Amino acid sequence: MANETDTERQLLQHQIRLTQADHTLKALFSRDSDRAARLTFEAPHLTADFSKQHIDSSSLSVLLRLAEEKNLQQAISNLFAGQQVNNTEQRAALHMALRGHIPSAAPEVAEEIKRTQQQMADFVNAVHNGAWLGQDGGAITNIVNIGIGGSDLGPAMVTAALQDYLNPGITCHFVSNVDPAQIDSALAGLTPESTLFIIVSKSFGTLETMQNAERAMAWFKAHGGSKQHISRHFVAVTTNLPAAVSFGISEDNVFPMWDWVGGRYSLWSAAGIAIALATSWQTFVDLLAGAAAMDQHFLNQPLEENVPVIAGLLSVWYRNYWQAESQAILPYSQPLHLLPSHLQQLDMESLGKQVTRDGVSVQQDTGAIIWGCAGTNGQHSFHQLLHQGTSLIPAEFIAIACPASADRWEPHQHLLANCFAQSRALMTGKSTEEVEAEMLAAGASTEEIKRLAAHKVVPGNRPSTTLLLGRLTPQSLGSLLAYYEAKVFVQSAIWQINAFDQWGVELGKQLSRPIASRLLTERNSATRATTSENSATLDPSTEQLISLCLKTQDSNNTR
Ligand SMILES: O=P(O)(O)OC[C@H]1O[C@](O)(CO)[C@@H](O)[C@@H]1O
Repeated sequence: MANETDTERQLLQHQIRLTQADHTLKALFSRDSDRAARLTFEAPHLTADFSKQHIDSSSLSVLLRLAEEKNLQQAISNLFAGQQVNNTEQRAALHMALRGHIPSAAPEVAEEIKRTQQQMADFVNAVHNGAWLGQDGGAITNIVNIGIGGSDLGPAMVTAALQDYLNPGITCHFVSNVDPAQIDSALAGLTPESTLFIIVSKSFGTLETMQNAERAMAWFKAHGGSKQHISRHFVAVTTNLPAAVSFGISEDNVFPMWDWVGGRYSLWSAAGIAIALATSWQTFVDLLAGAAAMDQHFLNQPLEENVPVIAGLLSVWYRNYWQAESQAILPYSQPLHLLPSHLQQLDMESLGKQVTRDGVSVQQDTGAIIWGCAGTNGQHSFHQLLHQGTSLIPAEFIAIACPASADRWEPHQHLLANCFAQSRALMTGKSTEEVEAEMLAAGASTEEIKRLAAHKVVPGNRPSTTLLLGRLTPQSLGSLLAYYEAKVFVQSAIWQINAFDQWGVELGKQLSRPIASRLLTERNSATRATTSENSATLDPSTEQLISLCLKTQDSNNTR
């Protein structure tokens, strides 16, 4: 690292020390009987066990010194005070205001939030109690949420996670992909009279969402939905009221969003209305309350006991000092199976940056690749690489202590056992001696031991955090999600990057336009030849792909 500070140099040396034989995770545990308790911290609704991480008694203090050098505490205060932390777009990031923390720099948002939440509550209650009915006077039974990125991932993930809180009269579908296969299969079996579409788009200009909204509207009309009843079946969530109205949504059916809520932080706003419709208004309120409790912890807890701060610093520790390129998120909870996808956007769109807030090249690596899936499924696929692959991949396990109901107790114990066994296996591994002794005891021949022992050795000493929630409730889920938002912010503050913009996604959108226009306009070989002559801007590979697709479509009669 160029121009490193004393603290950064110390961290480099410290890392070298921790890679030595007497500093393995097993060795650290054997020397410190109090390690598990000492490195376990409480936050609202969750307990974080960092004891299986590559840290010793001095690591946290050096990491906290780094936090001090990078003014982390000040960055947190600025965020909560409502300062323009999103400097490239000249905006504050006020998603915490939606859960009750009104920033001193923007007291006016309190009133807007109150008004919008009242509008949301009235609407959700009306749909649930039958005051809002479909065109034939029957109840709304199906909700189709059309949105992408933050206008889909968060609401879809929370709705799946709160499966024990669902309103039995309503089924919620989420449509995001511009591939019509998704919306067509969501609409199969639905009827316009009982279906409500929510078009969620902060910009109301996102290609995928606009395409799907138009397809939904066409489906509605083609299947007996009447024009004068569109207002009972289409609502929107957006900052762009004129665009929603010109699409055909009644002004009264538009829920506001604001520039100060980033897409990936928007499930707490009206963008999350599908969550409340799928469950209840109270459930949504409880989700906000859980997040608010974590916000207070993040804002007020001293850094050395602050769970998202420690977690964020550990992510920096692995990314910059252990060269870990990725981090696995492993929820041992089927309802949380969409959490890794939500966190991919939250973390990678926020931290995938190559310049600092001032536009200068960063001096160290930034965001890691986030991936994972619900346990125990991952154990039967990619955990092999976690255990015996050649990369160091810090893992974050999420366990829920209590099953949703007593009749799930026995399988739930197996779920927990597998979760705890995985973090233990990653840490302890299995040495050559242990493998040989085990094989011998099982009656293996010397030749067999010689042939197989090396394959069975598991190196161990691989780090993980375990987050333990008492129950999966709206409150604990809210707290967990706010923990991840805060953890991302901590990393952005250390790397001095902007966690709230996403300029990198624009190029792909820009480049797809001329390609789409070619694919849409070259309807026959004759026009194709003419347009191709004017297509000097495309590279030969793209050119070839376009022409191969069009030819294949011609020969398959799919144009
Ligand atoms: O809500 P919108 O404006 O349709 O944007 C959807 C998503 O697109 C992105 O801008 C990225 O393309 C995300 O940040 C956002 O969540």
